[in-house]
Amino acid sequence: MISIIGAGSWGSALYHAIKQKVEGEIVITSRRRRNIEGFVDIEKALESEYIVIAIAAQAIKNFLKKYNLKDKKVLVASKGIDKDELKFLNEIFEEYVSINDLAFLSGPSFAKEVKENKPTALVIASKNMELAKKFKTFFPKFIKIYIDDDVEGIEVAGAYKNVIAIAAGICEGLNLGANAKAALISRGLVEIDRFGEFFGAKKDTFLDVAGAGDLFLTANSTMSRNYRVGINLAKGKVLDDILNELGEVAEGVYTTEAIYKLSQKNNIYTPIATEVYKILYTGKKPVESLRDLLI
Ligand SMILES: NC(=O)C1=CN([C@@H]2O[C@H](COP(=O)(O)OP(=O)(O)OC[C@H]3O[C@@H](n4cnc5c(N)ncnc54)[C@H](OP(=O)(O)O)[C@@H]3O)[C@@H](O)[C@H]2O)C=CC1
Ligand SMILES: O=C(CO)COP(=O)(O)O
Repeated sequence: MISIIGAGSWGSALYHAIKQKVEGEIVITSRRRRNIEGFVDIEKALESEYIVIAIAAQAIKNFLKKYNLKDKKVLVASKGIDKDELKFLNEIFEEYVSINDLAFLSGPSFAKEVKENKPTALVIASKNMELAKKFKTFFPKFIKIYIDDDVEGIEVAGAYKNVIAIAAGICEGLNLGANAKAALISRGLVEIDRFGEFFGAKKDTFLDVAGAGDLFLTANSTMSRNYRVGINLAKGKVLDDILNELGEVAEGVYTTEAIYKLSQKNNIYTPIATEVYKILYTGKKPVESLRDLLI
């Protein structure tokens, strides 16, 4: 049995994908009961040897405190950095699960397109190559899986691109043009690389699907929730209203705070994340931030 934990957009898309490939029982669970195929309660889900985590990043620490995943093989599909602990998700998981039992899924993948079986490329990173290869077997043909050992790089890439997507959405919402957006996205990639290097990530990771790939996807499409947050901020909407209307998680909002604090603490130059932080948390006007970044 394989269990997906988190029955939101991404968890249900992963259920849809894995169900097509794996013959045994696949189940899905969530905090709130949902009337969907394969839904079971959390206790039943925790009977599986293989667990896929697709819940909001900020909820993961409390989830791990409450439920015992020790001795499970865990694939983490969430993207974010814990804003209170200032820890990457691999660091949080390593406190509860053996490093050899952990793998991380990332890459350009809108849930909607995965649910339509559209071609998608993803990366599974783990310090245990055998485990990464095992998780790779769960995925159907339309999802091409690359195996990697750069867990730190995958974590930074998946989390940081959401922050740059908010900035790119602001650029779009302010109608600053395609030139400006290309500048933001490419300088965003440089910023992600600089931040990642500090935490031991490999440069190559940021040039590949989980880095540039996910950044180009998310920072240039209204299918992205983070990009839409940016568009709405540019229109002058209040953050709480934007998030309520969205009804789904926009991880970049919380990851921005984590990156801002980590870069202050470690003296890392992160100009785009810093401006997004000022817009989200100090009330700086988006138009002033974009002017400070672009001119
Ligand atoms: N959607 C996408 O295209 C992709 C999303 N991701 C990542 O996957 C993760 C989940 O995103 P997604 O499914 O899209 O978001 P949704 O908003 O659709 O779902 C959020 C999920 O997190 C759970 N959750 C939220 N808060 C808590 C909490 N306090 N305690 C326990 N569970 C909680 C929700 O549970 P409940 O349903 O019970 O409320 C739900 O299962 C995010 O990190 C996102 O970045 C990664 C790749 C693609
Ligand atoms: O991570 C994603 C695509 O790879 C989803 O992006 P959003 O959370 O911005 O919708």
